[in-house]
Amino acid sequence: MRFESTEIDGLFGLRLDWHGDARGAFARLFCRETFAAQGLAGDFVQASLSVSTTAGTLRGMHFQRAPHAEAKLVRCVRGAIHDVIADLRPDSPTKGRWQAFELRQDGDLALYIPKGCAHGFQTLVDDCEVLYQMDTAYAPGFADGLRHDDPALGITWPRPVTVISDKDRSWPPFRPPGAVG
Ligand SMILES: Cc1cn([C@H]2C[C@H](O)[C@@H](COP(=O)(O)OP(=O)(O)O[C@H]3O[C@H](C)C(=O)[C@H](O)[C@H]3O)O2)c(=O)[nH]c1=O
Repeated sequence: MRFESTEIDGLFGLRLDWHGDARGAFARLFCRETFAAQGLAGDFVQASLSVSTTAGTLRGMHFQRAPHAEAKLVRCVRGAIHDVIADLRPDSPTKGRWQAFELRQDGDLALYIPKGCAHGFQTLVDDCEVLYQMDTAYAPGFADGLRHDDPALGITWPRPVTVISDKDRSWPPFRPPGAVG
């Protein structure tokens, strides 16, 4: 596996090295030594799966507030998603910026998302599954989010939203760190 920088500080693409043979292929998704060489602890304590049945489904934008902010390793293990990360960190050189990636089961890209960023995705096909590994346990009392179409971020999505939770439809307007008024 190889890390590659992105437009967001501390957000890395992780290119998997697939070893193919007559049966199919094999790739390592995590290695403590490789992560340490990149300066990342990778002390994952939970792993989760989300399954979305309909193309156009949108989940996000989510994050956990401090002190339960989480870093995540995200991989699309079935189907294909338009994955978006937004930098909410007040002290980040890329605060307020977002970047999108296409993650596909038949692709080699996973993402390491640092603490302090919001994450969301829209499915590009039916029947998608996403694998998450988090370095901080789920803390529902600290779960927070912002709307996928919040004008403060101006995130663009590839297609109309078909399915979205009431929770994700109802996040309050995003107030950038240090916003006045
Ligand atoms: C996140 C989470 C949820 N849940 C329960 C709570 C709900 O009863 C149910 C669905 O939760 P939620 O609607 O928050 O699921 P998603 O909208 O897929 O949330 C995820 O999607 C975005 C894109 C992310 O980046 C986060 O990993 C995560 O917030 O699972 C748990 O039991 N443990 C968990 O860690």
